[in-house]
Amino acid sequence: MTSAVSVRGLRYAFGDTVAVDGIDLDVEPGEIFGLLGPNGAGKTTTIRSITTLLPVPRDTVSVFGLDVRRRRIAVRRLIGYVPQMLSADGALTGRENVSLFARLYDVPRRERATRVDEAIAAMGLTEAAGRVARTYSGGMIRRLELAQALVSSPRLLVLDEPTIGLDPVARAGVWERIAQVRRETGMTVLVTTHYMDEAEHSCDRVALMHRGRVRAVGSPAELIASLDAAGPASLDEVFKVYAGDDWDEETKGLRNVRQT
Ligand SMILES: Nc1ncnc2c1ncn2[C@@H]1O[C@H](COP(=O)(O)OP(=O)(O)OP(=O)(O)O)[C@@H](O)[C@H]1O
Repeated sequence: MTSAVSVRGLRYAFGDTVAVDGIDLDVEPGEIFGLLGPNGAGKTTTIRSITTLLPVPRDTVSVFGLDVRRRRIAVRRLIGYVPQMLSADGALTGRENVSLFARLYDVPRRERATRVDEAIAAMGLTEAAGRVARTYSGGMIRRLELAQALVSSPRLLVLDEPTIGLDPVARAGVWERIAQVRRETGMTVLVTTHYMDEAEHSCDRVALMHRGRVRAVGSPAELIASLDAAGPASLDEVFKVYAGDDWDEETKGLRNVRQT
């Protein structure tokens, strides 16, 4: 089966700063895959490479089998992307914001109204769709941005820190909607976050990034089991181990904690 995203030996530097230092990743079709790591780990740079926004060498990144360097436009057609910075226009209504994206993404005119309504409904914004976006809460704005990204019916939805700055109720609401869309459409979701608890509950598999490298990949349950902790552990503890001083860069293993 062709991977939804395949990354091989990706390295990316901004001048002397090596943001991504030779990573491999495979995201399977239909899964919610979390790219986790602290600030500066290289998550956004990885995401921007996958979404064709950074010039990466040929044969390092492909999306559904299409090389992102060679087939940039075709790859863009497969992707819905919600960047970290808020992007909804506060002076437009929710529906106008989503319609704008439908036109930008070239959704055929006769399908536009239906697709806009469906995307708005999928994000639970039908009642608020006629209000200008500046009256929305932070969680509603995030869901509006998701609706904007969904209106083109992407095969891969890429979300950079979708819950950052939201209160716990709004965060749960965003994850619920993401899970529902995946359930109903089988869409692949690639998401970055540094909230370990959210990833533990919402992602099928995660990659733990630290200083430009991927230190571990697996389901949250597998990674937690690999800790061999005496009591109940969490993904947060897994990350502290993999990103902490117990990591031995030479052996690519842990010094003090047994790995399975
Ligand atoms: N445009 C840029 N110019 C120079 N350095 C950059 C640029 N973008 C990122 N970097 C550097 O590359 C490294 C990785 O950054 P990146 O944004 O990919 O990390 P991140 O894991 O997404 O962090 P955050 O959670 O803060 O977004 C950091 O050291 C960052 O300062």
